Amino acid sequence: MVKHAVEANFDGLVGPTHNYAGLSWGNVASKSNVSSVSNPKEAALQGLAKMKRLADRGYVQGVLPPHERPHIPTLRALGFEGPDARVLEQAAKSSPSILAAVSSASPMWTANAATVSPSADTSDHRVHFTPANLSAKFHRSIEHAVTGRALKSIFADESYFAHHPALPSVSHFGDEGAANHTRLCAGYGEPGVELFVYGQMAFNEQAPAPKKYPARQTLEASQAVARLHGLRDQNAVFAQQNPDAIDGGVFHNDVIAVGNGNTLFYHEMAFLNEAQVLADIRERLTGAELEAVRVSSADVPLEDAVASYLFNSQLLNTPDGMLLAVPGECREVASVSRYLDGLVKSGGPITAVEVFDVKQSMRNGGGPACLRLRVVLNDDELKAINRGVLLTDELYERLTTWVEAHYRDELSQNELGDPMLLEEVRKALDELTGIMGLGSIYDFQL
Ligand SMILES: NCCC[C@H](NC(=O)CCC(=O)O)C(=O)O
Repeated sequence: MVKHAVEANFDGLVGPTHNYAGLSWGNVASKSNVSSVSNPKEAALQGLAKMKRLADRGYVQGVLPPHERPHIPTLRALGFEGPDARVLEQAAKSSPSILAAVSSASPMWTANAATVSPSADTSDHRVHFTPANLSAKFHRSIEHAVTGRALKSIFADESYFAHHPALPSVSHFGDEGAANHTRLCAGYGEPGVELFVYGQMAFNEQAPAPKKYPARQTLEASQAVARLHGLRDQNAVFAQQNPDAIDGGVFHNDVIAVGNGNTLFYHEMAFLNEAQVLADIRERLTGAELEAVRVSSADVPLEDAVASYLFNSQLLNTPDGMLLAVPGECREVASVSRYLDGLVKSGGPITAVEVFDVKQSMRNGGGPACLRLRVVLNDDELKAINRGVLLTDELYERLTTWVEAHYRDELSQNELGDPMLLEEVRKALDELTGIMGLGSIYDFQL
C-alpha cells in the first residue's frame, strides 16, 4: 500500500569556524578563495534565511547541527599532547595545514552527510542511513562519527529507521553520500529509482577515470550502500560520472545534475553513458514517465555550470510544477541567466526559479543543494523523529539569536589556533544541543 510521504530537507547549520582554507583540490571555488577572510556569522545567517524561506512555503525543513571544530581528539590522535590550549598552540606552530583541516566547518554541506534510502525502496521497509566516509579529503573524513550520532539522535526509533556505520575509510570505498545520489519516483511514497553516480571503479585500473582531479566516489562504495540499504535491482541504477566533467571541476554529481520526482535536470556532460543511464532509469521507473531536462554545452558551457552552480539547486514540488531554488551566482553568469529565463517559459516540468543568497558557502564550493540532506518520510516516520530539529518560527528565532550571540563576523587562518575560539565554539554547541534537544553528541560532551 502506498503511504503519503514528504521530502524533508535537513540543512547543515554553518559552524562558528567557517573559513576559507583551500582544502579541496578539485573544487575550484575552495582553491580560488583560499586565505580570504570569512564571515561565519553571515554564513550561518544566510543558511538560516534559506531554511526559513522554504519552511515558510510549507516545505518540511530540518536542521542538522555543526560539529565541534577545531577537533581536538583528532589532533591528539596525531600526537599533539597536553591541555587543549597547548594542543592547539603546537598544531598552529608546527602544522598549520593540519589545524586548518580539523577546523573546517565542512559538516555544513549535509548533502555529503549520508546516503538515505526511503522506506518505500528498502527490503525491510525502514528508512536507511549510511553516513558518508568522505575518505577523499582528510578534513571531511573526520565527519562521519558525529554525523552518525546526530542522525541516530534525530531518527531514533528503530522500528522506522536503520543506521549503518560509514563504509571502510579507504579510497576503494570512497563515499560522498547524497551528493552522488538522487531519487526518481512517481510520488515520494511510491517505490523509486535511486540513481548512484560514481567517479571511478576501484578494482578495475583499466576503466575510465579522470586524469587531473580525483574521483571521490567509487562504484564499489555505491554498490555497498545499495546492498546495505536492501535495494533491489529495480530500485537502483549505477552510473559513471563523465571523467571530463570531474576534470572540469565537477567534484560531485550534484554540481552537474539534480533530480526530483520524475524529473532529472542535468548537463549533457554529466554522465559517461547518457543514453544508457536514461534507459536504465526508464526501465525501472513505475507510475510515471521520466522527464529528462537536458542542458547542452551550447546553451551553458561546462565552466559556466561550475562557476554558477546552476545544477546545485534544489528542485522542489509546488502545486503547479517544480521550483528550482538557485544560488545568486546563477544570475551573474550571462549564459545561465539566459538559460533560466528560457527554462520557465519552455513548458517543461520546471515552472519557477528563485534565487537564494548563500555566498559564504558558495565561496567554498557549496550551493543550496550541498547544504541540504533530503529525507523522504511517510506520515508515521515524520511523527517518529525528534521534532526539536524541525524549523518552526520559534526555532528560527532561537537559532538566529544564538548565532548573533556566539559567532564572529570575521575569521582568518591565523586565528584558528586561538584557544578562545575553541572555548566559544564549545560553549555555543553545548547550548545548541539543548536548544535542539539532541542530548550529548559531541566528544567534549561525552
Ligand atoms: N558539497 C559541497 C562540498 C564542498 C566542500 N568544500 C570544502 O570542503 C572546502 C573547505 C575549504 O577549502 O576550506 C568539499 O569540497 O567537499
